[in-house]
Amino acid sequence: MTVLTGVDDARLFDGVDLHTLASRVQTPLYAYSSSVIRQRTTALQDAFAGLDLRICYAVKANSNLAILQLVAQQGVGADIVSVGELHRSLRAGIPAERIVFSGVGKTAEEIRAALSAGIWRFNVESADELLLLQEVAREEGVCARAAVRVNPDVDAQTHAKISTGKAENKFGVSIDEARTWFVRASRMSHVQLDGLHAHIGSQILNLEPFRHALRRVEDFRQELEAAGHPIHSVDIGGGLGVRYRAGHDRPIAIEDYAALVRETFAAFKGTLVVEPGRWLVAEAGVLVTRVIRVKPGADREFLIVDAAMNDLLRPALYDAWHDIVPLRPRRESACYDVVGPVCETGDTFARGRDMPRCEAGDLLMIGGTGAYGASMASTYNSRPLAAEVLLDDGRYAVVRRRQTLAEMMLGEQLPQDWHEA
Ligand SMILES: Cc1ncc(COP(=O)(O)O)c(C=O)c1O
Ligand SMILES: N[C@@H](CCCC[NH3+])C(=O)O
Repeated sequence: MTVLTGVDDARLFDGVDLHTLASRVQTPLYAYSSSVIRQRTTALQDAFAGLDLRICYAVKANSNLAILQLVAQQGVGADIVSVGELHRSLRAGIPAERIVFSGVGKTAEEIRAALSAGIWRFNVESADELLLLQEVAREEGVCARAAVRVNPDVDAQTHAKISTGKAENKFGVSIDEARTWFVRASRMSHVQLDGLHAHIGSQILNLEPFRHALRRVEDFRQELEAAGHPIHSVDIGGGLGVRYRAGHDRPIAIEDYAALVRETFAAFKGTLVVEPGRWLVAEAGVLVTRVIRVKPGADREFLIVDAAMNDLLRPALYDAWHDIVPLRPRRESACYDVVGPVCETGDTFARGRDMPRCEAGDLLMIGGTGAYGASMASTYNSRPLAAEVLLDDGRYAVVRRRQTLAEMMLGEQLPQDWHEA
């Protein structure tokens, strides 16, 4: 099956002319295609048809309320990692009973908020958190449903900074430790520990790490059931990679991933959960930016654009590749370092990139930026957050207007009341 991607047509994106859009909404701006997100969600649902499967979208990938509403309309739930994501999800209409809560640093306040909202389950990542969950649930007079996040000690073969399933990573607990929890939890009055969870990393382009990790989880599940601990849900996390570089990256076909899951969990009768983030939204987004000027350097030319690392951090943080396509490409080509205006050498979207020659005022789109783009943005260098626009078959709606300077400084104040401490 062909999945839609964002960068196949340099001008029309979900039927919207990006030139027209950029003349109406100030650049830099993020544009998201509703059609791509809907199509990806349906593709995932189709691939798993017939299974008892819940899709819990990883809110961190793109937490704009409009994106959350869009996935909610397709019956998708949420994987959250903070009370902020809980509030966003509920506000966008994701029912609490479709929300799972992951993360190594949940506080008592966050657990309380999630319990009172009535979320479906907690993916617990340490023994200390398990005890805290029992304590807070007891105070609240409710029973918390929980899964243990196991760390299967598998190399996801992805960037070291986004690998989460090796023993040295902070996430989850070893299977040996998890085994002891089931004995302990059977004596807990306010926690029902009946699930397993694993998430081994992100932007995974090879099925083998999934094969190993899922096998370990399923073997463990069978062992637990044999020992008298029923397991009602197995959450296999997210991590499916996408195509950032046309003609280069080869993402796992969704059908192959689904076939692996079916085969591995053929004996499991409970609910499976997946937590895709990037796969649903990355290729549904582009960052539209305007060339400010072309600057000759000692041994290269710099294409200075109006987006920067504060808008899109991935290249600076992970040396990530994103395709960069001029909206009206010229015939001659050139080689550029594509950089933003921020005062850091790391504020570089591409180094030595061969692309059509550009001039000041040209518009470019940076592809694959629907995930971990706006959601990781900051106001570094006092640059207001970029606008976000949702597209749908020739129409557009601004779903986050560009931050004003006043909004950027909101909450700050000059010292008036000094307190002794
Ligand atoms: C627990 C958990 N689930 C799901 C995801 C989503 O990952 P991805 O965007 O790679 O699908 C993440 C982020 O890596 C995560 O930490
Ligand atoms: N933020 C990362 C991925 C980490 C996913 C969250 N665990 C990225 O931009 O690729």
